[in-house]
Amino acid sequence: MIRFENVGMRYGTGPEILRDLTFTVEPGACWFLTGASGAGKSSLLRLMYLAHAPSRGLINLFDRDIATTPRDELPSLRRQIGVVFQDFRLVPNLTALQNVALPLRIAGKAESEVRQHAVELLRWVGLGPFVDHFPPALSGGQQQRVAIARAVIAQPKLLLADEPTGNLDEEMGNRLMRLFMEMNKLGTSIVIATHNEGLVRRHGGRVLHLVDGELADRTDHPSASHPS
Ligand SMILES: Nc1ncnc2c1ncn2[C@@H]1O[C@H](COP(=O)(O)OP(=O)(O)OP(=O)(O)O)[C@@H](O)[C@H]1O
Repeated sequence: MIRFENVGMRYGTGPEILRDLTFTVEPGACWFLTGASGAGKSSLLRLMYLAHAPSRGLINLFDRDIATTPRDELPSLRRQIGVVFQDFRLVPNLTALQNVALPLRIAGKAESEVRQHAVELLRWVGLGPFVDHFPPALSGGQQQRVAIARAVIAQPKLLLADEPTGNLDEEMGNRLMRLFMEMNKLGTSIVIATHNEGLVRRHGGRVLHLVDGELADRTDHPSASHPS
C-alpha cells in the first residue's frame, strides 16, 4: 500500500525535518502515528498524500513509484486517498452537505445518490440539523465531523487522519473511531496521527513513533478492545 525507503523531507532550503524513514504499510493495515508536537507527524502524512516531495529516498504508493509516475497521473492516485486535515480545510462557501458530497461529485456519481449518501453520513455523525450550514457557522468539533465525513464518503483505499478526534468529546470520538475500524474491516488502510495515547491503547494495532523526525519505535499493541 505504502512503502518508504530511506525517505527524507525538508521544507524549502531548511534542514531535513524527516530523516531515514523506512517502513511498509500493508494493505488493510491500521496504524497509529505518534510523537511529540513538532516530531513530524503532519509532515509525514503530507508525503503520504503527495502534497510534498521527499528530499531523498523512495516512496511507493499503490504499487507506483511516485518519483517516476507522470505528474498528470498523480491526481488519480490522490483521489484514492481520504484525508482528514488537522485544520479541516473545508470549503467555506459550500454547505456541510456540499463539502461532504464533493468526493462523490468528483467521482461522477448520480446526484440523487450523492445527496442521499451525504445526508445519511452527516446524520450519522450527529449533524442532521446542520446539513445546510456553512463551515464558518459550525463549531470546531462540528467542522471536524464534516471533514471526517468528507474523507470517508467515497470509501477510499487509504485513509489518512491528522488528530481526527482532537476536537470531539469522548463519546463522539469513540463513535468516529468505530467508523474508521468498520472501514478498516471493509479493506481501507488507515494511518491516524495522534497525541492521544489512550486512543492508541484502546484500539491497538501498529504504532509508528517519531522522535525529532526519525522513526524511534514500532510496537504491536495487543488486539483492539473497541469501546462500546
Ligand atoms: N510549512 C512549513 N515550513 C517550514 N517548516 C515546517 C512547516 N510545517 C512544519 N514545519 C516544521 O517541521 C517540523 C515537523 O512539523 P509537523 O507539523 O510535521 O509536526 P507534528 O508532529 O505534526 O506536530 P503537531 O503534533 O504539533 O501537529 C517542525 O519543526 C515544524 O516547525
